[in-house]
Amino acid sequence: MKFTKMHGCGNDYVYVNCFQETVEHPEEVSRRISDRHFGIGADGLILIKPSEKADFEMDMYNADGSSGAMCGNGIRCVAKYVYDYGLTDQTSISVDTKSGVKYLDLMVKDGRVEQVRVNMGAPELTASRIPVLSEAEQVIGRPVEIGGEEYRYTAVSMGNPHAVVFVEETDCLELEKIGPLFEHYSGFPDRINTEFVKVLDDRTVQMRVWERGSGETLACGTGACAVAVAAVLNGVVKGNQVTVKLLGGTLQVEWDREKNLVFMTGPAAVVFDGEINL
Ligand SMILES: N[C@H](CCC[C@H](N)C(=O)O)C(=O)O
Repeated sequence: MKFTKMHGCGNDYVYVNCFQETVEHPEEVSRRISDRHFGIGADGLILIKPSEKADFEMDMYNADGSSGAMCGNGIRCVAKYVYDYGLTDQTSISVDTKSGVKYLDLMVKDGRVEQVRVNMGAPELTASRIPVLSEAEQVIGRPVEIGGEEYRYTAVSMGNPHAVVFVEETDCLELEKIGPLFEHYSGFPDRINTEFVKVLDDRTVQMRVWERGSGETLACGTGACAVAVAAVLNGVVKGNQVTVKLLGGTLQVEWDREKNLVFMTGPAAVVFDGEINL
Protein backbone atom coordinates (compact mmCIF):
# COMPACT_ATOMS: atom_id res chain seq x y z
CA MET A 1 0.00 0.00 0.00
CA LYS A 2 1.39 3.41 -1.03
CA PHE A 3 0.97 6.11 1.62
CA THR A 4 2.03 9.64 2.54
CA LYS A 5 2.96 10.50 6.13
CA MET A 6 1.75 14.01 7.00
CA HIS A 7 1.15 16.07 10.14
CA GLY A 8 -0.74 19.12 11.27
CA CYS A 9 1.05 20.69 14.29
CA GLY A 10 2.61 17.30 15.02
CA ASN A 11 -0.72 15.39 14.95
CA ASP A 12 0.49 12.83 12.47
CA TYR A 13 -1.46 10.44 10.29
CA VAL A 14 -0.82 8.00 7.45
CA TYR A 15 -2.71 9.23 4.36
CA VAL A 16 -3.78 6.91 1.57
CA ASN A 17 -4.95 8.13 -1.84
CA CYS A 18 -7.95 5.88 -2.45
CA PHE A 19 -8.30 7.15 -5.99
CA GLN A 20 -5.35 4.77 -6.58
CA GLU A 21 -5.30 2.38 -3.58
CA THR A 22 -7.96 0.16 -2.03
CA VAL A 23 -7.80 -0.35 1.75
CA GLU A 24 -9.66 -3.40 3.09
CA HIS A 25 -10.43 -3.46 6.86
CA PRO A 26 -9.20 0.11 7.55
CA GLU A 27 -9.79 -0.31 11.29
CA GLU A 28 -7.24 -3.14 11.42
CA VAL A 29 -4.86 -1.30 9.06
CA SER A 30 -5.02 1.78 11.30
CA ARG A 31 -4.17 -0.26 14.39
CA ARG A 32 -1.21 -1.90 12.61
CA ILE A 33 0.32 1.12 10.90
CA SER A 34 -0.17 3.47 13.86
CA ASP A 35 2.11 1.40 16.12
CA ARG A 36 5.29 3.46 16.59
CA HIS A 37 7.48 0.34 16.91
CA PHE A 38 5.88 -2.40 14.80
CA GLY A 39 4.21 -0.15 12.24
CA ILE A 40 4.79 3.15 10.46
CA GLY A 41 3.98 5.17 13.58
CA ALA A 42 1.06 7.62 13.58
CA ASP A 43 -1.98 8.90 15.47
CA GLY A 44 -4.13 7.05 12.94
CA LEU A 45 -5.05 6.49 9.29
CA ILE A 46 -6.82 8.88 6.91
CA LEU A 47 -8.26 7.71 3.58
CA ILE A 48 -8.75 10.29 0.81
CA LYS A 49 -11.67 9.14 -1.32
CA PRO A 50 -13.83 10.29 -4.22
CA SER A 51 -17.15 11.77 -3.12
CA GLU A 52 -20.60 12.31 -4.62
CA LYS A 53 -21.38 15.13 -2.16
CA ALA A 54 -18.13 17.11 -2.20
CA ASP A 55 -14.83 17.42 -4.05
CA PHE A 56 -13.32 14.72 -1.81
CA GLU A 57 -14.16 12.53 1.18
CA MET A 58 -12.02 12.16 4.32
CA ASP A 59 -12.43 8.80 6.12
CA MET A 60 -10.49 8.95 9.39
CA TYR A 61 -9.49 6.26 11.90
CA ASN A 62 -7.86 6.70 15.31
CA ALA A 63 -4.84 4.64 16.34
CA ASP A 64 -7.13 2.13 18.11
CA GLY A 65 -9.04 1.58 14.86
CA SER A 66 -12.13 3.50 15.96
CA SER A 67 -13.70 5.70 13.31
CA GLY A 68 -13.21 9.45 13.89
CA ALA A 69 -16.19 11.63 12.89
CA MET A 70 -14.00 14.67 12.19
CA CYS A 71 -10.31 15.59 12.34
CA GLY A 72 -9.23 19.23 12.16
CA ASN A 73 -5.51 18.67 11.68
CA GLY A 74 -6.28 15.81 9.32
CA ILE A 75 -8.57 17.78 7.01
CA ARG A 76 -5.90 20.48 6.56
CA CYS A 77 -3.46 17.77 5.47
CA VAL A 78 -6.09 16.29 3.11
CA ALA A 79 -6.34 19.74 1.49
CA LYS A 80 -2.55 19.94 1.16
CA TYR A 81 -2.37 16.43 -0.30
CA VAL A 82 -5.04 16.90 -2.98
CA TYR A 83 -3.48 20.19 -4.16
CA ASP A 84 0.23 19.33 -3.91
CA TYR A 85 -0.26 15.87 -5.45
CA GLY A 86 -2.31 17.25 -8.33
CA LEU A 87 -5.80 15.92 -7.56
CA THR A 88 -7.10 19.51 -7.82
CA ASP A 89 -5.89 22.94 -8.87
CA GLN A 90 -8.61 24.74 -6.88
CA THR A 91 -7.71 26.76 -3.79
CA SER A 92 -11.22 26.52 -2.36
CA ILE A 93 -12.40 22.94 -1.91
CA SER A 94 -15.03 20.90 -0.09
CA VAL A 95 -14.39 17.70 1.84
CA ASP A 96 -17.14 15.39 3.07
CA THR A 97 -16.67 13.87 6.52
CA LYS A 98 -18.76 11.79 8.94
CA SER A 99 -19.68 15.19 10.44
CA GLY A 100 -20.83 16.67 7.13
CA VAL A 101 -19.21 18.61 4.30
CA LYS A 102 -16.48 21.09 5.32
CA TYR A 103 -15.25 24.01 3.22
CA LEU A 104 -11.58 24.91 3.06
CA ASP A 105 -9.45 27.75 1.67
CA LEU A 106 -5.89 26.82 0.71
CA MET A 107 -3.01 29.31 1.05
CA VAL A 108 -0.44 28.38 -1.59
CA LYS A 109 3.23 29.47 -1.80
CA ASP A 110 5.60 28.33 -4.58
CA GLY A 111 2.97 25.88 -5.79
CA ARG A 112 2.46 24.15 -2.45
CA VAL A 113 -0.14 24.53 0.28
CA GLU A 114 1.36 26.15 3.40
CA GLN A 115 -1.68 27.05 5.49
CA VAL A 116 -5.34 26.06 5.32
CA ARG A 117 -8.41 27.87 6.69
CA VAL A 118 -11.22 25.49 7.54
CA ASN A 119 -14.87 26.35 8.12
CA MET A 120 -15.41 23.85 10.93
CA GLY A 121 -19.13 24.53 11.12
CA ALA A 122 -21.21 25.34 14.19
CA PRO A 123 -20.19 24.17 17.68
CA GLU A 124 -22.76 21.85 19.30
CA LEU A 125 -23.43 22.78 22.93
CA THR A 126 -26.54 20.76 23.72
CA ALA A 127 -25.39 18.08 26.17
CA SER A 128 -27.55 15.29 24.74
CA ARG A 129 -26.19 15.90 21.23
CA ILE A 130 -22.50 15.94 22.18
CA PRO A 131 -23.23 13.51 23.91
CA VAL A 132 -22.53 13.97 27.61
CA LEU A 133 -24.92 12.91 30.40
CA SER A 134 -26.01 15.98 32.36
CA GLU A 135 -29.18 17.30 33.95
CA ALA A 136 -28.29 20.65 32.39
CA GLU A 137 -29.15 21.56 28.80
CA GLN A 138 -25.58 22.83 28.27
CA VAL A 139 -22.41 22.00 30.26
CA ILE A 140 -20.39 25.20 30.78
CA GLY A 141 -17.91 25.11 33.64
CA ARG A 142 -19.88 22.45 35.50
CA PRO A 143 -18.40 20.15 38.16
CA VAL A 144 -17.68 16.49 37.51
CA GLU A 145 -15.92 13.97 39.73
CA ILE A 146 -13.56 11.71 37.82
CA GLY A 147 -11.01 9.41 39.39
CA GLY A 148 -11.86 10.77 42.82
CA GLU A 149 -11.01 14.34 41.82
CA GLU A 150 -13.43 17.17 41.06
CA TYR A 151 -12.99 19.10 37.79
CA ARG A 152 -15.03 21.81 36.12
CA TYR A 153 -15.54 21.16 32.41
CA THR A 154 -17.25 22.58 29.36
CA ALA A 155 -18.70 20.17 26.78
CA VAL A 156 -18.51 21.06 23.06
CA SER A 157 -18.89 18.96 19.93
CA MET A 158 -17.16 19.95 16.69
CA GLY A 159 -18.63 16.88 15.05
CA ASN A 160 -16.76 14.91 17.71
CA PRO A 161 -17.12 15.20 21.48
CA HIS A 162 -14.82 17.31 23.68
CA ALA A 163 -14.52 18.03 27.40
CA VAL A 164 -12.57 21.26 28.02
CA VAL A 165 -11.00 21.69 31.48
CA PHE A 166 -9.28 24.97 32.46
CA VAL A 167 -6.29 24.39 34.75
CA GLU A 168 -3.55 26.51 36.38
CA GLU A 169 -0.73 24.50 34.81
CA THR A 170 -0.63 21.99 31.94
CA ASP A 171 3.02 20.90 32.04
CA CYS A 172 2.74 18.96 35.29
CA LEU A 173 -0.47 17.07 34.37
CA GLU A 174 -0.20 13.27 34.42
CA LEU A 175 -2.24 12.88 31.24
CA GLU A 176 -1.53 9.17 30.93
CA LYS A 177 -3.39 8.80 34.24
CA ILE A 178 -6.30 11.22 34.00
CA GLY A 179 -6.71 11.05 30.19
CA PRO A 180 -8.10 7.52 30.12
CA LEU A 181 -10.33 8.23 33.15
CA PHE A 182 -12.01 11.04 31.20
CA GLU A 183 -12.07 9.05 27.95
CA HIS A 184 -13.89 6.13 29.54
CA TYR A 185 -16.02 8.03 32.09
CA SER A 186 -19.59 6.66 32.21
CA GLY A 187 -21.02 10.16 31.72
CA PHE A 188 -19.53 10.25 28.19
CA PRO A 189 -21.48 7.57 26.29
CA ASP A 190 -19.37 7.78 23.10
CA ARG A 191 -16.10 8.34 25.03
CA ILE A 192 -14.58 11.82 24.68
CA ASN A 193 -11.54 13.91 23.66
CA THR A 194 -10.31 15.92 26.68
CA GLU A 195 -8.41 19.22 26.54
CA PHE A 196 -6.60 20.71 29.57
CA VAL A 197 -6.14 24.44 29.06
CA LYS A 198 -4.05 27.18 30.66
CA VAL A 199 -5.02 30.78 29.86
CA LEU A 200 -1.91 32.79 28.90
CA ASP A 201 -3.55 36.18 28.19
CA ASP A 202 -6.91 37.53 27.02
CA ARG A 203 -6.40 36.16 23.51
CA THR A 204 -4.07 33.21 23.99
CA VAL A 205 -4.35 29.79 25.59
CA GLN A 206 -2.11 26.74 25.72
CA MET A 207 -3.45 23.21 25.79
CA ARG A 208 -2.66 19.55 26.04
CA VAL A 209 -5.06 16.91 24.79
CA TRP A 210 -5.89 13.28 25.50
CA GLU A 211 -7.62 12.09 22.33
CA ARG A 212 -10.33 9.47 22.18
CA GLY A 213 -8.79 6.47 20.49
CA SER A 214 -5.24 7.85 20.19
CA GLY A 215 -4.10 9.02 23.64
CA GLU A 216 -2.04 12.19 24.09
CA THR A 217 -1.33 13.80 20.73
CA LEU A 218 0.80 16.87 20.00
CA ALA A 219 -2.24 18.69 18.68
CA CYS A 220 -5.97 18.32 18.07
CA GLY A 221 -7.68 20.61 15.57
CA THR A 222 -11.26 19.96 16.62
CA GLY A 223 -9.98 20.19 20.21
CA ALA A 224 -8.47 23.62 19.58
CA CYS A 225 -11.84 24.76 18.20
CA ALA A 226 -13.70 23.34 21.21
CA VAL A 227 -11.19 25.11 23.49
CA ALA A 228 -11.70 28.45 21.75
CA VAL A 229 -15.50 28.13 22.06
CA ALA A 230 -15.19 27.12 25.73
CA ALA A 231 -12.81 30.01 26.43
CA VAL A 232 -15.32 32.50 25.01
CA LEU A 233 -18.26 30.90 26.86
CA ASN A 234 -16.34 30.92 30.16
CA GLY A 235 -15.26 34.54 29.63
CA VAL A 236 -11.53 33.80 29.97
CA VAL A 237 -10.63 35.52 26.68
CA LYS A 238 -11.70 38.81 25.08
CA GLY A 239 -13.31 38.90 21.64
CA ASN A 240 -13.82 35.84 19.44
CA GLN A 241 -10.34 35.16 18.04
CA VAL A 242 -8.15 32.82 20.06
CA THR A 243 -4.55 31.76 19.52
CA VAL A 244 -4.26 28.16 20.67
CA LYS A 245 -0.75 26.96 21.51
CA LEU A 246 -0.34 23.20 21.37
CA LEU A 247 2.69 21.00 22.03
CA GLY A 248 3.24 20.59 18.28
CA GLY A 249 2.40 24.07 17.00
CA THR A 250 -0.11 26.94 17.02
CA LEU A 251 -3.62 27.25 15.56
CA GLN A 252 -5.71 30.39 15.07
CA VAL A 253 -9.41 29.92 15.84
CA GLU A 254 -12.23 32.39 15.25
CA TRP A 255 -15.84 31.89 16.39
CA ASP A 256 -18.07 34.07 14.20
CA ARG A 257 -20.97 34.51 16.63
CA GLU A 258 -23.39 36.06 14.09
CA LYS A 259 -23.06 33.11 11.72
CA ASN A 260 -22.28 30.73 14.61
CA LEU A 261 -19.41 29.25 12.59
CA VAL A 262 -15.92 28.32 13.82
CA PHE A 263 -12.92 28.92 11.53
CA MET A 264 -9.56 27.26 12.16
CA THR A 265 -6.36 28.30 10.37
CA GLY A 266 -3.13 26.35 10.55
CA PRO A 267 -0.31 24.53 8.78
CA ALA A 268 -0.06 21.14 7.08
CA ALA A 269 3.15 19.30 6.24
CA VAL A 270 4.35 16.26 4.30
CA VAL A 271 6.96 14.13 6.11
CA PHE A 272 7.58 11.37 3.54
CA ASP A 273 6.02 9.10 0.92
CA GLY A 274 6.28 5.38 1.44
CA GLU A 275 5.05 1.91 0.61
CA ILE A 276 4.22 -0.88 3.04
CA ASN A 277 3.41 -4.56 2.60
CA LEU A 278 0.41 -5.20 4.85
N1 LIG B 1 -9.63 11.46 18.27
C1 LIG B 1 -10.71 12.21 17.62
C2 LIG B 1 -10.50 12.24 16.09
C3 LIG B 1 -9.24 13.03 15.73
C4 LIG B 1 -9.37 14.47 16.12
C5 LIG B 1 -8.08 15.26 16.13
N2 LIG B 1 -6.87 14.57 15.76
C6 LIG B 1 -8.23 16.55 15.35
O1 LIG B 1 -7.23 17.07 14.80
O2 LIG B 1 -9.36 17.08 15.34
C7 LIG B 1 -12.06 11.53 17.92
O3 LIG B 1 -12.08 10.31 18.08
O4 LIG B 1 -13.06 12.26 17.98
